[in-house]
Amino acid sequence: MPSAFMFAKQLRSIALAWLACSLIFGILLALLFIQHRDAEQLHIKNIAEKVHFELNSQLKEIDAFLNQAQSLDVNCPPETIFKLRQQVFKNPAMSEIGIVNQKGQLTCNSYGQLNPPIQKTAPIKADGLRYHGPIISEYMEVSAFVLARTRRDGYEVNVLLPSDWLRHTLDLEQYSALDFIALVDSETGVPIILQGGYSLPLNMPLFPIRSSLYAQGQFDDGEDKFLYAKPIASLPKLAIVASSNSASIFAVASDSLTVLGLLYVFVWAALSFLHHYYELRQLSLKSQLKQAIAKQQLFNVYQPLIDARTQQIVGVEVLIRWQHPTEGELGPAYFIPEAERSGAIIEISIAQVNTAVEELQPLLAQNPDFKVSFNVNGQLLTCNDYLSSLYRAHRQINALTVELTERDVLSQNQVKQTLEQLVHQGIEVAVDDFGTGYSGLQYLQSFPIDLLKIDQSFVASIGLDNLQSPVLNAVIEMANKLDKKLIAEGVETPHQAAYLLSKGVTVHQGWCYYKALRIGALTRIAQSGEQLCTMNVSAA
Ligand SMILES: Nc1nc2c(ncn2[C@@H]2O[C@@H]3COP(=O)(O)O[C@H]4[C@@H](O)[C@H](n5cnc6c(=O)[nH]c(N)nc65)O[C@@H]4COP(=O)(O)O[C@H]3[C@H]2O)c(=O)[nH]1
Repeated sequence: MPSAFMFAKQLRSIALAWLACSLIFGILLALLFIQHRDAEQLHIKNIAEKVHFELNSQLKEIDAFLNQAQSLDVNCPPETIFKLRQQVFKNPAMSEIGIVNQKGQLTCNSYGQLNPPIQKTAPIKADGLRYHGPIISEYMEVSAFVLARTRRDGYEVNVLLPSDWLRHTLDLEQYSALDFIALVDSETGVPIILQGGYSLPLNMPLFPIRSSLYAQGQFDDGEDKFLYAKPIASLPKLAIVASSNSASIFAVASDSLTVLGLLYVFVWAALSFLHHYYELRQLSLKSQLKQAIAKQQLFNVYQPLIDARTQQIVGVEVLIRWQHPTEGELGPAYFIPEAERSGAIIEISIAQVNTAVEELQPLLAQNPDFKVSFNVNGQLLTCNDYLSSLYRAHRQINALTVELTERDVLSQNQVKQTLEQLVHQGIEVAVDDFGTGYSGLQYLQSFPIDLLKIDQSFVASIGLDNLQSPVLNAVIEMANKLDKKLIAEGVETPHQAAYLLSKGVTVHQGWCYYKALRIGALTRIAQSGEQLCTMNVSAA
């Protein structure tokens, strides 16, 4: 094979392996990013849920007190002041508790009765917990939020929550890895407590937030972000909003990316090594085969062809074996493909023909019509040296046959001419493994073919109910119509032998009779006339 062609072939297989490798890793990478994106989004959601849980439990406690405050004496007797103080003492979130009358006057708080009262806005006539703020508490002089409920009698009881306490409790600073996390007004989106740079999705109105929601896309700071928002269950007027930008997904994945990159290099190196190893193995088989030829480790075996009517050996198919120095006896499947690829098949086949002539001499002398069949292919039929060896052999072997498959028959135009020459010289042409090719059958009429060897698979179908069984009868019928001789290959049972004989196929080859034999065994058997495949023709 020319080296430029070999190089191009290698390059193509390397490119294909690289493409396959890249495709697999591309898919893995995409999966990794999807997994990281989902993990990152879950992470943001979990943080927001945690903050929500902490704030909600505090607010629930305050709301429980405000609900109980329905029964407080609003005239601010000492018992009321005591209860308010007790509550402030118990709950550090509450810095002050106040009672506002229907006119909006703060008349009483946890510090005592206010005289004169301080004017505030009149209580809203609405159910439920509400908040407003931040305000500056007149007593504490600190920024605070007001949580309030209006009682059935129109009085409002409220609690002051210092902004610092809220900030400290929520401790949003610990989530500085997020783009931002904020406690916001659910209606307006105005942040009340914020950690990070607050930004909102473009073209995606979020507010008012009524239930938990996700948003993804471009934000007003120009970044691509993911956002999760959830209103506080006990005070839906407030919501927790958390967000991270997509760059963090890459940051999270960088470790895995390194691992994946290393894996890619490793797999690629392994593929290259395997490729290299395969090439080396091919090379070594090639050089081993060269040595085998030089050291004459290749030898012929002969599988008898039997006339099933007389049980006589009427000829042989010549097959090849390799007596490998370490592997033992090897069949043709192990080395014939490589011999064909490297061109060594020509040298091997010429030696095979010469050896067969020499070894079969005694049998040919006893029976000049003894058939001898060689396997050939398109390559051999275009080689003059091989053809010359066949013509030389034909001087000793009257009934010489070449077997080639349908594929080889049709491989090159030149083959047809060569076959015509062979037939002209009196050499018989057989189609091997007949029936397994996919070409049409017209070539049987246009090519000089004398003999069809029915493939083993059809013989094996005898007596079985499978797709190939009807084909056998069709093949036999067609061969008779076209006036072609038939040999059945792979006859393994007396039943198959009897059936074939009943269909008029008289020449058999197969393990029911003999396996391929070394020359010594063949000569012995040919003389003793052993019968192995005992038939009962009526069984057919
Ligand atoms: N299961 C089963 N198998 C049976 C039976 N009877 C015969 N066989 C096997 O079937 C194959 C028949 O040879 P093929 O069809 O020409 O097929 C041959 C032929 O295409 C190729 N080959 C063998 N020797 C040579 C050679 O010297 N030169 C070339 N070019 N090819 C060869 O290798 C193929 C395989 O040869 P082998 O391994 O020797 O295998 C042989 C033979 O051992 C049977 O009853 N049952």
